Amino acid sequence: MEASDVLEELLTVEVELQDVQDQIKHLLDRQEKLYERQSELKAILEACEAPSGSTQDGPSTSVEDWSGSFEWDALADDVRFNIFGISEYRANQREIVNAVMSGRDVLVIMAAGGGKSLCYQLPAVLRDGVALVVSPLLSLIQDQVMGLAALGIPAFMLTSTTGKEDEKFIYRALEKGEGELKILYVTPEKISKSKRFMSKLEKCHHAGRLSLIAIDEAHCCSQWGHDFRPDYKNLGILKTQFPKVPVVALTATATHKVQLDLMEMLQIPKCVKFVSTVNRPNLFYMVREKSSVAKVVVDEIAEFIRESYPNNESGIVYCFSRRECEQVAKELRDRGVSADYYHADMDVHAREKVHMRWSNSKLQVIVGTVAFGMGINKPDVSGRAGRDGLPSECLLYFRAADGPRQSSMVFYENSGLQNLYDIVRYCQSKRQCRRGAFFRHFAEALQDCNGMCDNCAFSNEVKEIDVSEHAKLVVSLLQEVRENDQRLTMLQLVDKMKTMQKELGADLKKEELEQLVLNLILDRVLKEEFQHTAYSTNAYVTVGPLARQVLQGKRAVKLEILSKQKNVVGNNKSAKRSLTTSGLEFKLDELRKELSSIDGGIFPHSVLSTQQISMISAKRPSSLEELESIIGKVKTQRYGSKILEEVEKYANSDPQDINLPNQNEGTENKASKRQKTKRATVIIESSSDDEAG
Ligand SMILES: Nc1ncnc2c1ncn2[C@@H]1O[C@H](COP(=O)(O)OP(=O)(O)OP(=O)(O)O)[C@@H](O)[C@H]1O
Ligand SMILES: [Mg+2]
Repeated sequence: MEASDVLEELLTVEVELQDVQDQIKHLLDRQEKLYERQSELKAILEACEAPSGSTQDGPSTSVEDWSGSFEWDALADDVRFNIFGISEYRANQREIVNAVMSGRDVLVIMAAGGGKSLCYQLPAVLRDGVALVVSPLLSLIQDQVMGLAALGIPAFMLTSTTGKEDEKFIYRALEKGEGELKILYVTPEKISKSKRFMSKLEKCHHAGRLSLIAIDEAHCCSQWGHDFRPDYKNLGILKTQFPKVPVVALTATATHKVQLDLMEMLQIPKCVKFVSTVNRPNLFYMVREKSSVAKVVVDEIAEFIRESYPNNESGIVYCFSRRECEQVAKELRDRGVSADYYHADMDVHAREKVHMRWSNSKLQVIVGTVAFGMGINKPDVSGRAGRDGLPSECLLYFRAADGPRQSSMVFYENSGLQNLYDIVRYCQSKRQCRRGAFFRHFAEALQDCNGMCDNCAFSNEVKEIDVSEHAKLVVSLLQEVRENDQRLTMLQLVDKMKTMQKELGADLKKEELEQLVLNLILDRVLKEEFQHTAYSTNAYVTVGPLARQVLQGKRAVKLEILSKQKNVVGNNKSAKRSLTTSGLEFKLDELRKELSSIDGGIFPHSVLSTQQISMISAKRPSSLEELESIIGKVKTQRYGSKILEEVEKYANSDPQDINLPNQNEGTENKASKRQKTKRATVIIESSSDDEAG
């Protein structure tokens, strides 16, 4: 054998070895994913076999029945209805209240707007003493405390904004049991940083007056969650210090891994776990392709808001960066939409002002970063849309070039890239049910979408084109770049491809090339690499573990291109409809705004919820007793006579006289229809280059 032959064979062997190693790595990754999925599926199976509220961990496997009767039933019903004004429990609420009342630690996983607050607020009112609630955000705490105050429940908060007088009152209440204090909200820093507070709490506990501890947004404990907060990590101390006080941890989003993690962090291994579905059937999900021209995007958003929400219905536009929030808010205003921005750079008062104007429906749209939303209770939208259970729309604007901007922000987080690539797949998909992606992510059994996403509501005509040759070109270009010790960002790569693809004779548009590169990253043919500079982190694209398969022609690469979108026959759930309100509902809406501004500027929805307005207008009560059977004692005492007056005035009026914002819809008997037609919206529009938060 000649040396040159040996060398040649050696090279081939090395290339093949590299290939095998890549495949092994791929298989190991796959194995790890399958293990993870296996454990998730086992957990689901367990949950399917045991009724909800079973003990999930620890030696005892006896199934407890939390829906039976308990000694506090009558009192609980009375407080729920007459103080909270809630006529029926939603799924799992009753069981959770019973478990907390029985003194158990409880973990509650319930979708946004599902009604987690009642699960600790009701036991807090029922049990003797003070309930401690830990919540991550000031705006959220303010919202909750105001809502409770409107119900006449003595709730206070101890945060950086609490004045000296209030602080004194709270400390006296904790230490000596003086004054009326039922629910105390604190931020997690109070627990981890304020020795003074902890010593007062200790005294409160010692006197037997600490009734329960609620940890809201509990996923913040876990590094695997999407919103880890370091101060939440220390909350385990609460269980160590007060082992007999029931802890109730609540969150809307927790994968199985996050659940296990937060049970460990909070030291509640034997908690009773209640998992409700992540499905929010009233939300309609859509993804739209985002133009590369910023002005066009804002034009589209403004048009969407004006057309779909002509009656000033509330909404949120989420943006990626703070600077962008300000820009988009301004540009929306220029286009006649009442909008303002909200982000973490603003001082507390400015933020509170915007939040209040929006909550009082004086402002239609908040343009915010993710700093806005979590848990804020504006029933018709907030946090995520449609908390009142009425139809709402969630629209996401996406273009492939957004990928690297996002990835350079999240790559250092646990599962950051994996989660990002999942959502990118969600955006890229032109045929798969959008809901299905949520069920898969949270390892939940699939449920019917009922045509409530764009891909289910419209039949997309998708053209599939073979771009294997383009893919080969991308891979060999990147190999060459790597051999020369250089790097390319996605945009640079796409620019180069634009000229190089001419030799293939098949011209892809810039957006299509971006989509191709992103797909190749998702499919591990390419991968992203990150490099820090003094000012930022840059994302580069380089060859990934499966690149060779593409080069060798073992892997065909296809690109899906949307050619036409049409309504599925017979399914027009998503068709444009406008708000319909019966005349009386409109009048009652006006009344609640008026009453709320008289009543110390509380929120209109704290006076009457939209659901209560619908019920009043359907039932037309004519006496205080009748009204009380709809909205409970407290609200009837406070506002009953005014409400009855309005109902009576309306009954005696000529329907023509009532001036509705939406003239052609302003007829009677729409109360029930309204349930189906009222919508609010959340729009997500991401791009730009500075950081979020
Ligand atoms: N049983 C019920 N019947 C009618 N309305 C309810 C019921 N329970 C709660 N609500 C209302 O639903 C809305 C959302 O409740 P809540 O703020 O507790 O949601 P959440 O589960 O904490 O959501 P998030 O995860 O966004 O914080 C509130 O307006 C609340 O008054
Ligand atoms: Mg909440």
